[in-house]
Parts: sequence; structure tokens; C-alpha cells
Amino acid sequence: MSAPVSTPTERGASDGPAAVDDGAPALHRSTDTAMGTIRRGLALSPEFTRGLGITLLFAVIATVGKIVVPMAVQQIIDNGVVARTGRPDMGFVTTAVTVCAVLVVITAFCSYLMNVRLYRATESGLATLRRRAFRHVHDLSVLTQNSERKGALVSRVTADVDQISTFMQMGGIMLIVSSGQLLIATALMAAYSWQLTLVVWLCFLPLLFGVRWLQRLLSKAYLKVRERTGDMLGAIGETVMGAAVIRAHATEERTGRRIDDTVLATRRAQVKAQRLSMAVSPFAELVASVANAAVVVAGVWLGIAGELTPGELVAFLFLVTLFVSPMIMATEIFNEAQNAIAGWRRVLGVLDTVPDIADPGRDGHELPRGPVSVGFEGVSYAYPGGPTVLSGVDEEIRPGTRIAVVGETGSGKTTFVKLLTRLMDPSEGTVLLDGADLRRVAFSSLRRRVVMVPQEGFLFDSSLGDNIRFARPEAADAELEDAITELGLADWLDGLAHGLDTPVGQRGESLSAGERQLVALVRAYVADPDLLVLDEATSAVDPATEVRIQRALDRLTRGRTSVTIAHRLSTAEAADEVLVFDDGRIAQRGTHADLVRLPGVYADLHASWVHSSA
Ligand SMILES: Nc1ncnc2c1ncn2[C@@H]1O[C@H](COP(=O)(O)OP(=O)(O)OP(=O)(O)O)[C@@H](O)[C@H]1O
Repeated sequence: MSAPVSTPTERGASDGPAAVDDGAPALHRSTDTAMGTIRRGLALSPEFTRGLGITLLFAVIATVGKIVVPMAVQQIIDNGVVARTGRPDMGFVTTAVTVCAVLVVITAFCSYLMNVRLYRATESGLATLRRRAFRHVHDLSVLTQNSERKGALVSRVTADVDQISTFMQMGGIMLIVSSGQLLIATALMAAYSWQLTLVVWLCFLPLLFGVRWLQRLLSKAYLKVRERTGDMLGAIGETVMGAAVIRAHATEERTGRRIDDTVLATRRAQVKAQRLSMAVSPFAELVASVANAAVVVAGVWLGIAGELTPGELVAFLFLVTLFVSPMIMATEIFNEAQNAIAGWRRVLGVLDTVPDIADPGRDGHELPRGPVSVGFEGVSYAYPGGPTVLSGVDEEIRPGTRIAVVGETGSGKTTFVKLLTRLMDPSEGTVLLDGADLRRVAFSSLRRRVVMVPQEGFLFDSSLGDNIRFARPEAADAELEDAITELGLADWLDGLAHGLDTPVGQRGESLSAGERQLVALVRAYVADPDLLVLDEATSAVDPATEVRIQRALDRLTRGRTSVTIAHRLSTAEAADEVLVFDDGRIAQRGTHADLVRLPGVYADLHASWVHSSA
């Protein structure tokens, strides 16, 4: 693919541990505690709390409205059905019912408005969180991304965010309503009878303590669920991507067993968490039944003592229901909240991973246009936690030179070009472009000047034209056609029934391997870089395509500085100079003609090339 060096962040071995800087406002960084996680989550998506005051006002009205019915019942029983005159007062009953009906309608409307506002706020907040998380994943270095399976990474920004969404939309709304309902019910119950209120609270206290204890267990259990889900999605994603290899090696059964293991592990984690959470609701219902029974007994006793009217006792029983439902609801929300906090933690975990290759941004150096010179000064590199794989590289590449990089497998060629394109920073030493330390060059400038064409260019499921203009979306069809002609590929384009509109399929699978290489080369040509870094494809193509590729490569590299990891003898022969890698060092440098005559690594390589093509 000729994508510009736009993933310029790769974790160098010298980097310290990940700290936090996601460009977000200064945040409370702790996610150790549930509150810390919620605070950070809310600060990252301010939409969650925007306009919360008005939403709360509707919530208060909607909640206060709930006490209208119990109060009306009490009034109707005590002052309507049993009026002071001794006869039912139908006028009072009618007025009370009418007022009650109006208030219930207002309450329902406020409840609707509250819901709409909360949904809107949570959806906006989640959209921000998703966008932030996806962008951040793109800012992370290839090395950091590779340390986690792609599926697991995707799960962090999809499934985990969805989990937060479930809580924010269902639980969040209920939490506000339930807390208000609990407070109001308590206040009104106390107004009717403080003794009965005490009875109710005494019944519920064990539940509160029990829930706090369960919170810790549930928190761990749900974090495990989220981790297992990530593993499962990662494993499934990987096997879907690698389906062809799995089939080719007939490892369906073994792969299936691996997937089964992750599915079973997820199931086990879910069952464990659910078993814990299921204990909460029956316990709450038991407590509620005990509270109701205790209120009836104590209420009748208080009534006999003349401290409670029948209407007040009936109203109190209504209020106990009003009290119990948020209590039970709160325990359920609590489960959702644990799950959501676990999800939030994992999303924040992604955001807390520092892009380890920093863009100097506006303060960065702008490279002037024209063929680039490249310098390596005392460059060494070790992958994180690994041995040194490149050491003491001191090289100068003059502007406009075509360099072929050759060497045994594992000798450090790819590492060399990754450092050159700043996919990683050296552990020691400096890489220079036009004399400027690569670390000081602005990404925008680097992306314009330097383009890397990997072995297997990634094609997007779009048309041929769209894939070619990937780096320059504004390029018109005529420009693309000119580029194709200039690279000597007009006959290839003419042979395609739909020309630039040819659909390439997912990952370019509707094209042949050779054609995908051609697309990658034209894409790089259209991007018009000054330094081209190529990893020559190793896949065999038919002779006609091979000729086209060679012709295109020759024209593409003309007048530019180019560094090509060469897997073919012809590429090394055509280069101005050859860099020969051996065990992480540059063992030889020179023209093909000179090197081939000297005994050494290159002569051996050449011999094996000649032998294999004989
Ligand atoms: N991401 C990585 N993490 C750890 N070690 C790595 C990583 N990539 C490469 N290496 C190691 O670095 C060494 C050099 O690898 P490199 O890919 O640069 O070799 P190469 O010459 O390009 O090989 P090939 O021709 O097979 O592509 C090898 O020993 C390899 O195992």
C-alpha cells in the first residue's frame, strides 16, 4: 500500500511506560475507584452532563408527581369518604380526583421530556467517546496496536462503549428517578408516621450493607466479563481474517476448539457475574415483603393507639411500594453500573495509552521539496523487551539515489525502513532527512514527502480510482489516467472493462496479486513523494504483469530518492547502490557490479538468487 507514513507512531524500545496524554482536558486520571472512573468518563464526554439541570428539574417534577396518588387516596378516604359531616362528600372526591388526574398528566409529560433529554445527552456523550477512542487507536503506534489483537481493540471501543450506553440510557435515567423517589417517599412517609418510617428503614439497612459488599465482588466479576468478551471477539476476528490459511492447513477443528475455549471462558465469567447479581434482587424482594408485613402490623397497632388514621395507613402502604420499587431498581441498576464501569475502565485504558511517537506539530520542521538525502548516525534498535536487532548503522544516502536493501531473512531490513519512515524511533542514534532529525519533522511534512509501499498494499472495498487517489482524494480521473499512462500501464487500464470504476472488492480480492501491486505503485505515484520506501512484493506474478511492475517501478523511482527492500536480483542490479544487511549490521555497500565480484554476503546471496532462478 502506498499510504503515506501516516501511522507514524510506533513504540520504541527506549520509551518509558505509558503515561497519559490524550489531548483531553486535565482530568482526574484515577480509574482505580468506581467514582474515579465515572468522573473521568464524564469529563471525557461533557455531553453527558450538559443541560443536566433542566433534565433534573423534569425528573423532580416527574418524581414528586408520584406522591400525588397516595396523598389523594389519603385525602379521599379521610376527608371525602369519611367527611366531618359523617356522610361522603362527593364534591370533595370529584375535585380531588380531577386535580389528581391533571397532575398525573403533567407528571407523565415531564417524565417523557426527561427521558428524551437523557437519551439525547447520553447518545451525544457516547458518540464523543467512540470518536475519541477510535481516533486514539489510530494514533497508537503499529507496535502498540499489535500488542493487542485487533478484535480485542475493536471490542474496547464498540462492545465496551455499548455497555456504558446500556447503563447510561436505562440505568442513568432510573438512577435519577429512583433516588428522587426514595427521598420523597421517605419524606412523606415521615410526615405520616416517623415510627413506621423507622420500621421501613430498619428493614432495608441490611440490604444497603449487603449491596456495598457485593459491589466489590461484582466489580471484579464484570471486569473479567469484559476482558473475556474482548478475548473472544479478538479470537473470532483473527480466525475470520485468517480463514483461508485455516482451511489451507485443515486446522478448522483446532481453530474451532480455540474459539470454543474463549466462548466458554466468556460464558463462565458471565454466569459467575450473573449468579452474584441474581442474589441481589431476591434478597431485596424478601426485605420488601418483610417491610410490608412489619408496616401492616405496626400500622394497625398505631391505628388502635389512635396515632394513625385509616387513610394515612393506606397512603403509607402505597408509599412503601413507592419506596420499595426504587430500592429494588437501585440494586438492578447497580449491576448495570458495575458492568458499565468495567467497560468505561477498558475504554479509558485505551485512551490512557500514550501515542509513543510524538508529532512535533506546528513547531516541527518542514522539509523542503525535492529529492531527499537520508542519514543514519550511530543508529541501533531493539524491540521492546527484545535484543538489539540493528546496531551501529552509520550511512548516508545521497538525494535521488536508488538504493536496494538486501540481506538474509531477519537481518534487519524491515527494521531499517521502519526507522527511516519513523514508524519507530531508534533506541540509540539519529535518523536524518535532509539533515533534519526525523523526530523534529512535522508529521504533515513527513507524510507529504515520504511514502512507504509495503509488500501487500491494503486496498479498500471501493473502486480502483478511489484506491489510487487515496492519498490525494481531490485528484481528478484525468490525473489518475495520466499517472497510469506515465507509469506505462495504460494497456492494463484499457484491459479493465470498467476502467477506474472497477470495484476492487474487500481488501482488493477482486484483483490479482500483481494488479494489487500495480494499484499500490500508481497510488504512490499520485501521492508524489520525494522519498519512496518500498518493500518489494515476493508473490509470484505472471510474466506480463512482472514486466509491467518493473516498468512502473522504474518510472516511479526515477528522479526520487528510493530505498527498496529487494527480493529479486533484477531490483538489486538496477539500483544505484546496494546495502547488504547481515545480522543487524550493514556488512557491505556498493554497486551490484562491484559487490558481486567480492567474496562476502552479497556474493553468496547472488549465488543463491541465480541458483533459484536457474
Ligand atoms: N515487532 C517485533 N517485535 C519483536 N521483534 C521483532 C519485531 N519485528 C521484527 N523483530 C525481530 O527483529 C529482527 C529483524 O527483523 P526484520 O523484520 O527487520 O528482518 P528482515 O531482514 O526484514 O526480515 P525479512 O526479510 O524476513 O522480512 C528479527 O530477529 C525479528 O525477529
